[in-house]
Amino acid sequence: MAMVGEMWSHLGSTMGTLMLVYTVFKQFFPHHLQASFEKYFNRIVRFAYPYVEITFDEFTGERMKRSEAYSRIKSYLSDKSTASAKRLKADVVKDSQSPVLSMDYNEEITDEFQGVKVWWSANKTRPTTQRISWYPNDDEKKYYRLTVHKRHRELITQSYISHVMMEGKEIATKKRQRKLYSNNPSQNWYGYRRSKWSNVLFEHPATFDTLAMDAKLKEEIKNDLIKFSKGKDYYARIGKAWKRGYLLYGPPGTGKSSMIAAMANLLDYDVYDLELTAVKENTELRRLLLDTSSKSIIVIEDIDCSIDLTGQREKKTEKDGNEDEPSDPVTKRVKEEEKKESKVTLSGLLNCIDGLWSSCGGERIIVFTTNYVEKLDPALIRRGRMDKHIELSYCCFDAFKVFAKNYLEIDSHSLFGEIESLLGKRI
Ligand SMILES: Nc1ncnc2c1ncn2[C@@H]1O[C@H](COP(=O)(O)OP(=O)(O)OP(=O)(O)O)[C@@H](O)[C@H]1O
Ligand SMILES: [Mg+2]
Repeated sequence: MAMVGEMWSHLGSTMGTLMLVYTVFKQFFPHHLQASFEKYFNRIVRFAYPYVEITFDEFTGERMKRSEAYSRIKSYLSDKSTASAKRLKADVVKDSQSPVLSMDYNEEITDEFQGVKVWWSANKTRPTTQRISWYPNDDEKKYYRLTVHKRHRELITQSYISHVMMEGKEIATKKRQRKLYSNNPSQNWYGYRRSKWSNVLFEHPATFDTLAMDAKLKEEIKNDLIKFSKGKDYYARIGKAWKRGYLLYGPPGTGKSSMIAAMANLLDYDVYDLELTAVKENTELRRLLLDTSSKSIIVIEDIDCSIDLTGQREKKTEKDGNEDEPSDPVTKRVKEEEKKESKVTLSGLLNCIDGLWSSCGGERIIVFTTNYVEKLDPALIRRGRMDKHIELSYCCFDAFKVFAKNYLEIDSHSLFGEIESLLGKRI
């Protein structure tokens, strides 16, 4: 490999001699003295080794959060790897365009910055426990390693890394493919799949143009969304997390889900469809939300049905359970498991939405949908938490005109006047 060859040519005979000495001593030195010998040997190697190594792990904070730096480096290196790495990984993309390539593990590539050569390698740690399995081990960690000569340490730490971060972000934005995520049950968070969210490409065609609703309200929502997406400085100034909550309510089939898709398409955001019934407890919910990316819409559909958010249903179940306690131990166990299903509480959800934890990561929109707004706890939907309450109701004349345009491709018709008077401005 180019990097290894070049490094050793720089090190010259010093390292060669040291290695020879080390091998000889390993063989002939008394076993009980080898540990202290190794300590000193490592010190000498460190002294003679003229390179600095910087590691970027995939996860930060006890595996709670995917590292932004890691993702940016991945994007930055994807272009460079295509040109120079020998082993590449391919991800298939939308409409069978050419796949996105990235450097495979244990592969190294060279980069140059202001005339200084650096080396990047993609690595995985070896599992600490040995086991026979088809699947990768849980404690495996992925990371990128940057190696550079120590005389360029300042240039690299002060300028090169910021350059990689900026370029990586730009490349990621350019190549970004929007995704629709759904949460995995927590037993899939570890082991082979090891992922809290599964995703598919988000290709919903709904836009605000195709959405049939009151024209004024539509304009107001669009402006509100755009203002939010440009509001980074504003939120920082007023000391609030960069988040906005929308509550969409109305009868079934009136366009709540379509509006979420239109919002995502307008802002170019990802969508995280959070199925609360699959979340067992508040800590899981927190972990899931921490693992979402910025520029995303987190959706909880039919929130009134998802979970007991008022605590009343839980009390009722307990009461029911006491009334006819099953005598059969198997049924009893199954019932107990069912009870354990989800312990997400209203306070847990509220805490994740706008408590301290919500400030981890900005630019997120949270949307709740419901058919029965009156069932929701007022604390959950108070303004400030759910900043905008939007009612989507049955067809008004503005909505009818959109449908006529979408389906019949007409802007006007002699019957429009009559239809308007029948529908009224808004039902
Ligand atoms: N206001 C609307 N504008 C455009 N299309 C709509 C509208 N309302 C409903 N539709 C159409 O009706 C179908 C159902 O709409 P959608 O799934 O968005 O309703 P919903 O309010 O989310 O329903 P539910 O409460 O059952 O989840 C969609 O395929 C959509 O195309
Ligand atoms: Mg819906």
